[in-house]
Amino acid sequence: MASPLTVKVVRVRARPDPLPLPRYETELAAGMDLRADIDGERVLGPLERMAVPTGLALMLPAGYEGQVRPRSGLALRHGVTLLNAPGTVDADYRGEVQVILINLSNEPFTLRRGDRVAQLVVAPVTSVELREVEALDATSRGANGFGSTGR
Ligand SMILES: O=c1ccn([C@H]2C[C@H](O)[C@@H](COP(=O)(O)OP(=O)(O)OP(=O)(O)O)O2)c(=O)[nH]1
Repeated sequence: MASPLTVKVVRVRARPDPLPLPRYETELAAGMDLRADIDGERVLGPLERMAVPTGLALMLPAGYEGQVRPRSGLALRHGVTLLNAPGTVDADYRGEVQVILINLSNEPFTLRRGDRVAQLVVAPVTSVELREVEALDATSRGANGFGSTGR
């Protein structure tokens, strides 16, 4: 396997009890879990949303993005997911990575310090340049979409 890409990371606030850095939990895992860097605990009521701090800022290499994705277990067990999934972390972003959690269940959900709330997948980005033209090449689909093939 190719050697992993190095991504610099800083902790944005000093803590007496720092959380472990995200890591791949299995050999071929695509995502590293992000933890809630909150004090104590916080209850998210039904349909309540919150930007959960991770305590981390990243320096992704040019040509890559960070995708902040939901964790399936949290979604299935508690109805808690990400409102903006997948969140996009730009390579030039130097602020704290945050996780926009929403509780879609009808029960309150208690979030505790260090809980794994999302996963970060680092992926290559294709950069394009838009060129305005008069017309586009024809295709058999044309402008049909939104379920057109099922009709
Ligand atoms: O789930 C997310 C999504 C984004 N971000 C950070 C990194 C990203 O680079 C920045 C901006 O995100 P985005 O482009 O999605 O937000 P926007 O609302 O379009 O804001 P901006 O105008 O700053 O681009 O916020 C996160 O920490 N978590």
